[in-house]
Amino acid sequence: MPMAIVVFDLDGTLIDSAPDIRAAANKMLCEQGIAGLDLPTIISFIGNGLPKLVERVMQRTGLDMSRHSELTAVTLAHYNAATTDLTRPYPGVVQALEALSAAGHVLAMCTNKPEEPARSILRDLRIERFFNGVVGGDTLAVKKPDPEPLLHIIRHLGEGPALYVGDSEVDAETAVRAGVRFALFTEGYRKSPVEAIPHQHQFSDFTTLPGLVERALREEQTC
Ligand SMILES: O=C(O)COP(=O)(O)O
Ligand SMILES: [Mg+2]
Repeated sequence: MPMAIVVFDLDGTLIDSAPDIRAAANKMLCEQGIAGLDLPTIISFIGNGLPKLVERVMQRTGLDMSRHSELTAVTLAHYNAATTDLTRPYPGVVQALEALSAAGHVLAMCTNKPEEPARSILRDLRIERFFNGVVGGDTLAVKKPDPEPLLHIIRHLGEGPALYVGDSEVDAETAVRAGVRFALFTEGYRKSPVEAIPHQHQFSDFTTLPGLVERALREEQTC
């Protein structure tokens, strides 16, 4: 069986990070004298990176958009100060990463979260050792759904069939535009029904991911 390059999204895929993202956004709002937003609203704003999330929060709460850069920096500072107070890996994630690594697959990350908090979360949750590369939303000049961050990390890791594992419409579009096969984790922060999101594979339980990767590799060989 050949080895695969398995690239993971972060928010809503490996980790349930929305509660800490919400806490950071709500601290910023509180400082502006504005009531905080609820978790479903914040989840609906996740996917296109932190600057976009702050833009959506500001639009929803009527803040002056000329302050976007300032309030993005404020929110990021709050977030960097507490990235894993409430954030945990989804059940089975650590075991799946262990099994995939042990099988010889090369693992990496392509997230729209800024690179610094993405790396500190991997360290705090003690899963950094599994990742051979991390591309964040601010690593390159472009972010997902532009295909370049995903193609960049795959090029960096060398040859081999590649699979992108993510939870969102943005991830699916990125994979389509990059020409990379996509496995959709259905329990993250997607906004549309599973059928409306282009994917080659889907799963709801991380304990099934190592088997899914083996099947995906076999399919790739026969096509
Ligand atoms: O930061 C975001 O908006 C989304 O992050 P993700 O790409 O890891 O899902
Ligand atoms: Mg995601």
